[in-house]
Amino acid sequence: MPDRPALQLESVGLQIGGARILHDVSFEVATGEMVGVIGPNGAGKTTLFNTISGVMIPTSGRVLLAGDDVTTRKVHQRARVGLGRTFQTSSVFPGLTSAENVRMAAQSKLGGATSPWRFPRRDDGASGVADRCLAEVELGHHAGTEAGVLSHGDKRKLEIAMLIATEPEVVLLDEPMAGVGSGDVAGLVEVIRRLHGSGRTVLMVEHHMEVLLGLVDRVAVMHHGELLAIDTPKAVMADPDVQRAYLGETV
Ligand SMILES: Nc1ncnc2c1ncn2[C@@H]1O[C@H](COP(=O)(O)OP(=O)(O)OP(=O)(O)O)[C@@H](O)[C@H]1O
Repeated sequence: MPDRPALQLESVGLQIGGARILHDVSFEVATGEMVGVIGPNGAGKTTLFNTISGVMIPTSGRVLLAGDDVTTRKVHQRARVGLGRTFQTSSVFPGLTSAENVRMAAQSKLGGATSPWRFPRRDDGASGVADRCLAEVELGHHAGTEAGVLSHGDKRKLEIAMLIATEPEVVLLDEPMAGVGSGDVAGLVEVIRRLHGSGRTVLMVEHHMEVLLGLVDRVAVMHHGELLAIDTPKAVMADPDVQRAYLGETV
C-alpha cells in the first residue's frame, strides 16, 4: 500500500470573473477510503468535482493523485493515471445494449477504437471485461438490453460498470442516487459498497443524506465555496457550524 494519499487538494481555489467559486479548499483522501461531499445548493460541490477531474483548472492551489501533481492535466490524462468519474446526468448511449456500452468503455482503456459504430472483435478482451463489469453491478441479466429502456437505478449501475471497465483507482461519483426510484436505492447502495469494498478510493457527492451517511468513512461539508468541516459522519452531524450552514434544511 502506498503511504501517499490517493487524492490531495492543497488550497484549491477557483475564481470566475469576479466570482469566487472555490476558496482555499484543502483535504486528503486516503487510499481505499470513501468520503462523501455534502453542502447546501450552490455550495461548490460540482465545481469541486470539476477541478478534481480536470473539467475545470483551479486558479490557485494544487490537485495531486497518489502524490502526482495533476492540477493542469486534462480529463483523459487524469483518467490514464487512475481517476474515473460519473456525472449527475446519465452518460450512457441509449440505443446500445448494456454490454455494448461497457465494451466501449473497456475499449477506451484497451486503447482501441471507441466509436459506437465500430464494435470490438469478440477476442480483443473488451467483451470479457464487459461481462465481468456487468456481473459486478448485478446487471448480467441485462447485457443484451438497450440501455435506453433500463430503469434509472439500472442506468446508474451501468454507468458504474462503464467506470469499472476503465480500471480507476480513484472514483468520483456525482449524485449516484439522483432520479433513482425508492425501489432501486438498496441495490445501488450495495453496488457502491462493493465498488469501495474492492479497494477503490471513492469520493461521492450525494444529496440523499441517509444513504451517504451509511456508506462513507468521512464527510466533507462545503459551504459558500469553502470546506466547512471534514470528519466522521457522527462528528460532522454534531458540528454546530454545519447545523448553522443547513439552517432551514434537513440534514
Ligand atoms: N461557470 C460558472 N460561471 C459562474 N458561476 C458558476 C459557474 N459554475 C458554477 N458557478 C456558481 O458557483 C456556485 C457553486 O456551483 P456548484 O454547481 O458547484 O454548486 P453545488 O454545490 O454543486 O450545487 P447543487 O447542489 O445545486 O448541485 C454557484 O453559485 C454557481 O452558480
